[in-house]
Amino acid sequence: MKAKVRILDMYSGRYSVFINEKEAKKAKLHPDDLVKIEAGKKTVYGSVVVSNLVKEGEIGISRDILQLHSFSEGEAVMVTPSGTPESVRYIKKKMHGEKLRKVEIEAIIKDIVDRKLRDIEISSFVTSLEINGLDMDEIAALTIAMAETGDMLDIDRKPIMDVHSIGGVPGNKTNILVVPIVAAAGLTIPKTSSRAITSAAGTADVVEVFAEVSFSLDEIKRIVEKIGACMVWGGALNLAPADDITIKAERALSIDPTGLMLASIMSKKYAMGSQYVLIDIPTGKGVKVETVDQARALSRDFIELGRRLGQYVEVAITYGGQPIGHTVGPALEAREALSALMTGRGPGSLIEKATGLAGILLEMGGVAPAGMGKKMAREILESGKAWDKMKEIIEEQGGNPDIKPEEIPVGDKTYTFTAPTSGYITGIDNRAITGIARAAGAPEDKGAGIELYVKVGEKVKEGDPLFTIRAESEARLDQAIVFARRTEPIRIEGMVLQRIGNI
Ligand SMILES: O=P(O)(O)OC[C@H]1O[C@H](OP(=O)(O)O)[C@H](O)[C@@H]1O
Ligand SMILES: Nc1ccnc(=O)[nH]1
Repeated sequence: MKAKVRILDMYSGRYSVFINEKEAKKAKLHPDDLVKIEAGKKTVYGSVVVSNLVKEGEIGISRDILQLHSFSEGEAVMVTPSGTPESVRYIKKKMHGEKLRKVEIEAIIKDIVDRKLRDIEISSFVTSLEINGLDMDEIAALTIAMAETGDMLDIDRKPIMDVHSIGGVPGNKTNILVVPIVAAAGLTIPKTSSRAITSAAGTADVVEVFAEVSFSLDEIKRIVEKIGACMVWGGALNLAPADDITIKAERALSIDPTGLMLASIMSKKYAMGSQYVLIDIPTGKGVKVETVDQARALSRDFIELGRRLGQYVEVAITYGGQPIGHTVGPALEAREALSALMTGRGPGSLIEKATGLAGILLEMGGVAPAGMGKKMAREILESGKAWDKMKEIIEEQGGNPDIKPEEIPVGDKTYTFTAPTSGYITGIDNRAITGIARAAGAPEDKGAGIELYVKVGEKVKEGDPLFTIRAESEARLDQAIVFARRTEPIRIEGMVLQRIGNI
């Protein structure tokens, strides 16, 4: 059918195409059917919404479509039903545990990016990867397909460094310190991050508290060529565009299938032209990788994938057995990261991890002699040079470089849990901490999260505060309190853990 475009002032989180009820009946179109919209050389796919918000002879399109495609009000288009894409068959193949060929993986990714596959099929793909996995040939094909369906950045500076965590550990604001330390040493580091996947705050969610994170590739090129660094959200760019779409399905299920995680991270690094990449694998109970053996196996996969992409990759296996630092949630983490950069001091876990990772990058980039990177990273942090660089990043990304960390607004609805007995902290449950912070509204409510007053090994007295939940609404606070009561986020025991009798 022929129709005129009406732009509807709404975002639906998908490509929605509104069709008048009578017209839908005539054309035999039903809600959620896939349709093709064509205008000259332009072709876009979307899902039908039957609605009398639009008149006969019109199709309404949501603003989501306009982010990547240009349509104008009143533009004449042709709308036709579109059948099930061939790639659905390949998704089923993976469901049955078969290996996918390169062309099949390319077809799936192209259809994800072209919106021919809808949320329902994409979540089946993600689930099939969680269950049946991918081998290295499939991962390499997936990575390249994800990168090549988007734009590539070409920065006129060498060498290009990068750092990326596989995530999973609560409170991981580490890379917000690592990037300015490395850039302050004169290296180039165009850092892209995703939003939260399984955690309560991804690095992009945290940086967004004090600076913009959505930029075009041209803007990023300008920023990085000027100051040597950026900290932006990968999903805002047309950079590995399938990544942000699959992440949506992962986030809903709180899963991050290993093969897809490798491709998600490395496709962004490949598209940014990174040559020296450091991957952080937090390892411990309740995170994505629980044992050092598993972390070693995953490290080999990252290094091999990097080799196939022409990148030099090193991996740091880091301690992920409890949260990093004392805060979880976007605004609280922003405060902690900025204050550590500003003063050169902060929680031991955060400073230790950040200077350790930055030190490896300084050595990889050839600006620190072998074995001296961490010391140099610490000096850069303590001398205030990292903070100066951070201020440049904030300024270039449209934030206020004179920001005072303690003035960043945080949720004012609070509840503090106290120690029910005296003893030692023998465990902090990562999953419970993330669950509480998410129940409190993180990452969407920036001020929601947790302030932790204790870490594993510390001694507490009955009645000492253990952690405070912060939320932006009473309803969310109540949900978080209920969640916290159902779990055991912090375990306290005496020094004798168990007595085994001799019987
Ligand atoms: O912890 P979850 O939410 O699973 O993983 C997502 C986080 O991990 C990565 O961290 P970074 O950007 O290297 O700091 C991503 O970019 C994102 O911030
Ligand atoms: N799956 C992912 C994990 C961490 N970071 C990413 O960008 N992607």
